[in-house]
Amino acid sequence: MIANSDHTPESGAESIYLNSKVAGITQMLAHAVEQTDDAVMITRADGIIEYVNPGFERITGYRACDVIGRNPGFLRSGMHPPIFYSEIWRTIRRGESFRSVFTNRHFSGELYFEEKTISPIRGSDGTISHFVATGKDVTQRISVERRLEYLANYDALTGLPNRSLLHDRLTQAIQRAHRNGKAVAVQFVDLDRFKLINDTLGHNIGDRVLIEAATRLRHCLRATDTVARLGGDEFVLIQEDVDHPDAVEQVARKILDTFAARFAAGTHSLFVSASIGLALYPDDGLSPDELLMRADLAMYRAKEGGRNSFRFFEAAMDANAMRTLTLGVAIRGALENREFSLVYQPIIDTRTHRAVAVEALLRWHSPDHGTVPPDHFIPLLEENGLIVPVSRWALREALRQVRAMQEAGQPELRLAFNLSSRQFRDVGLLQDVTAALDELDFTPRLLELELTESALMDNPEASAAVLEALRTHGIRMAVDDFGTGYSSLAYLMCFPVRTLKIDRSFVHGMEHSHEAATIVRAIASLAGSLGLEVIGEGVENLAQLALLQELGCHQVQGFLFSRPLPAAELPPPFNNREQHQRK
Ligand SMILES: Nc1nc2c(ncn2[C@@H]2O[C@@H]3COP(=O)(O)O[C@H]4[C@@H](O)[C@H](n5cnc6c(=O)[nH]c(N)nc65)O[C@@H]4COP(=O)(O)O[C@H]3[C@H]2O)c(=O)[nH]1
Repeated sequence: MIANSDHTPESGAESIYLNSKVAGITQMLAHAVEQTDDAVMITRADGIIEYVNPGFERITGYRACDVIGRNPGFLRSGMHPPIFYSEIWRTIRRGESFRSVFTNRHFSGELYFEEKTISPIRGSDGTISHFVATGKDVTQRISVERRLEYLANYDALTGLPNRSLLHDRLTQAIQRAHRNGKAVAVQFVDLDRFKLINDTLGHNIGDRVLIEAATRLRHCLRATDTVARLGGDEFVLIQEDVDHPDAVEQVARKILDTFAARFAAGTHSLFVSASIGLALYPDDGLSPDELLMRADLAMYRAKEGGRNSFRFFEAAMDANAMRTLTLGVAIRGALENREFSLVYQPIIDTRTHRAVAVEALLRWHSPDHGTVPPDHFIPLLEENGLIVPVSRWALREALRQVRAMQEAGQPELRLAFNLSSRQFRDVGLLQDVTAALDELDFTPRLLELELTESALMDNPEASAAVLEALRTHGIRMAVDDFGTGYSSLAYLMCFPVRTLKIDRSFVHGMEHSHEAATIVRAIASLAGSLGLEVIGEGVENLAQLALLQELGCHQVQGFLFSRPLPAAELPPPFNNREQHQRK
């Protein structure tokens, strides 16, 4: 403590003692200021620099002799608005300290961040005579903070805003639209078959495609609009100031067009299309979550509709999604609760009038939702992965029941069993199937696994390998719904397939459409020359049956002969066409 000499009269010796003590403390303070790592700058009340310490020289790059007598304005970076500096002056002239992180310019020209406190110094008369500024270089800390902030808001791969920033931007866009009475469009963009690119060409190529996609999307919008990446191959565009849905449609078309050009990724040149779902504020939703969910739903419908297209959200999509959601929950316990069962539909050879096979078809009887059609619940099982255990159960059940039919007098009866694409990709498939055949003592050549064209074509090389492994075990393979996918017959020759099932849309179309009949004829004759068997699906009347026979298709299946029925209800011995037609 420095003693106050004004109030306490001291003796001469005491005064000398005190003076030398004060001198010592002053010297110590001077050393402290000189040696501290922090920058210290003392200015006069008018801002002119009177003193800077070595810490200041180190942090700013300026030498003391170059700055003393100057205004500290040379440190200004231009990054703070003028109001920032007027606020400093207002505060310190009031006699208070001002604290902030300053973005300053180093002597070298580079920017640095300084955490600085500026405090007034009062003279003995109480008026402000000087200001002292003490500061720390916090450039490293601020850079890390800024990087973290960037990462929290931007996608590291594409540099686009991420989900969290998208949410903020959409909230702001909605507020602005609410004020000015305009609409905001949310475009949910998902790349088609991106997973295939990643899986077959690797993540490096996948990443390049995403970066290129991000660049193309950015060019489809005005600079003020937002393009964000939600993750994976999902992007969202926010289009503001929308007067009419036409303007949204225009952007959606622009996106599809911009994706029409090939993507160059390393040595690969790829076609990548996109599916887009559109939702508008305020018509389709009032909150960001609602709009995103609905645009996402619309995007799914665009994908289902054949990809490379866009769809606007419609209210009916919500109802469907709601049902899918509740079904998705209900189906989780369905296997344990024994809610699945199998029905069988005979496949008849029109030349012998005998059933050569039965196709097993899965049924779900939900206590809450009634009987749910397979077209609705199979995709749910695929999505949640339950298709594998459910199918494992179904295959055993079907083998057991068909084995019983064989023993009851039809020893050569085949079982046709549907495989979903997810199961087809399951590494345990071969092991599962062969184990089930062994367990139930079922002749492998009497099992025919049915796969859709698209499941085969999703990954042709892997498909060929799996099919070959199944074939070496004697198991037959059939291509289901043939004609609806994009494979050519010639391509199918690469696969060890025994049977083609002509999709029922052709069988139904044949009667009235010359084109459908021509396609069926071509399939039947080409299949014949390749040694494949052909089955006509969905035969409902005698005219269709007659046409199929005329076109050379001799195996048929359809309501004309029998609807799919539980094993116990199949007409014994269902080996005679007349019998079925009487039913
Ligand atoms: N309009 C009409 N339809 C006929 C006629 N004859 C048969 N159908 C129906 O056509 C579908 C034939 O099965 P799919 O093409 O393999 O198509 C099946 C198959 O892809 C899938 N599915 C059914 N069971 C299973 C299964 O156990 N596993 C897998 N992965 N998929 C299954 O669900 C699809 C639909 O099955 P379902 O609803 O049982 O529908 C069956 C059958 O009931 C007819 O004359 N007219």
